[in-house]
Order: sequence, then C-alpha cells, then structure tokens
Amino acid sequence: MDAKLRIAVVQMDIAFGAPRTNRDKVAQRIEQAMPHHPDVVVFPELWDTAYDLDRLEQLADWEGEETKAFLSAVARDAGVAIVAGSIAEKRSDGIYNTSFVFSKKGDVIATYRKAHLFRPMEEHRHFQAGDACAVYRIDDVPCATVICYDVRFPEWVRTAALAGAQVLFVPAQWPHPRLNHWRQLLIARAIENQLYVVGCNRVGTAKGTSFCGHSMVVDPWGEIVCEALQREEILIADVHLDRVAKARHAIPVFSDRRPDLYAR
Ligand SMILES: NC(=O)CCC(=O)C(=O)O
Repeated sequence: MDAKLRIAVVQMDIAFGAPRTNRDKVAQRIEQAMPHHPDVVVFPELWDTAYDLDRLEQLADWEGEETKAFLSAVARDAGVAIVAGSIAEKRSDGIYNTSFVFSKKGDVIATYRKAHLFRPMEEHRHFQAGDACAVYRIDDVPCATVICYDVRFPEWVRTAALAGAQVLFVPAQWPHPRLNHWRQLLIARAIENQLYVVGCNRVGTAKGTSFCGHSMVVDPWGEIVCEALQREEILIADVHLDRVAKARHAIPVFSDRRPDLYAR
C-alpha cells in the first residue's frame, strides 16, 4: 500500500530574541493548519530566538524543557506530528541548534543537533556542533532532518538517505542573496538521494539581513511539488512513498554506488 504523509510547511517571520511571542505564533499557525488535516507540521530554524546570538546564553532553553513541554501538549491536543524546526538548546557543554520531533501523541521521537555551523553568520562562536544523524518514523514513513547549512553537504544528506530516510526535512533561516543556492541545493539533494525534500525557510529581516522564503517540497524526481513566495504562508503537500520507490527502481543509484572509490 502507498504510504502517504500530508505535510504543512509553515513559512513565517520570527520575532528577534522573543521566544514567548514566537511560541504563541507557532501555536496559532498549528491551529490555522489543522483544517487541512496535516499529519505533520514543520517550522523554520531557530524559530524561538532567531539569530539573537548576543543574548543566546540567557535566551536558550535548558535541555529544551520549555519547548518540549509546550510542543508535546500542542502535538497531543491537535493530534499532529511536529518537526519543530530548531531552537537554541542549552546543555551542560554549551548551546546547540537543535531540532526536536514530536509524534501525534506528543512524544519526542527524535532529536537532531545541527552538525555544520555556518561561520559567515558567526554560529561557530555561539553554538556547539552536533555529531549524529537522526532517522525517525512519522506514521511509518522514515524521515530525517538536517538544518539549513547542513544541506550544502551532500555526504551528510547521503548518510541520512543510507540510514533509510525517504523524506528529508530542512528547516532554515536562509538569506538573500543566496536564494538560487537554496532552491538548487534542495532540488539537487532530492534528485541525488531519490527522496522527498521539504525545505522550510523563514521570511522577514533581522539586523539588515533579509530572509528569502521560498519554502518548498521537492519530489524524488526533482520536481517542485509546491513552493512559497517571500511572505508568510503555509504550504500543504502530500508526499507518496511509492514515488520514492519508482525513482529508485527507474535509476538504481543506491545499488550502483561505488563506495570503494570515494574519498572519506
Ligand atoms: N542559517 C544557516 O545555516 C544559513 C546558511 C546559508 O545561508 C548558506 O548560504 O549556506
């Protein structure tokens, strides 16, 4: 049987350094998405604090406790899974750019910490890098998350694909003037790994940086299923796993790989 997921991609502006305001907005957006009956709702990168890096120490959520309490209740009450973009998570060894995933029952089913820190935006001065790929299941569909700059690393996305992911979520705060990179990279990762890619970017400006939106869902053949403009929007898309199987059957990239030839 064709496994299917209905995904709501929430493209939104993020209030700078204001987690409470942003939490309220996230709850509102879930309410707005629910009449479309999504199985999963996805949010952008650092939707709680934005890039308020100077105040990150005071704003970061200790072990994600507040975020988990909040989103676990929202997911359970609404009966929807949540790929919670990412938040600033404080831990004993530093602050991480962390994505939690919640099941429809409100359980935390995955934790992914951004592995590649984006130096042009000073991430390396404020965050610790994660070092583990996370593959998880939403309604039996194998999914993975990478965060924004991570998508520039084909080896990392391949790691998730080899671990079984068939839907890849990419929460982001991707700015101009690299809209073209954002779009092309999402499409390239979908084609080369023959999986769905769900990019969820923010819009708005912060400290003179303008974020380019254009969240999109790309199918395993590299076709754009839907794409947002540069404004607040909720995209709704159905992903069908039989399309992953068909693409992989038509061009057997995974069985034709030659890892013996590839540099590490
Ligand atoms: N938040 C980020 O990781 C930004 C990545 C980015 O802009 C890029 O060009 O890569």
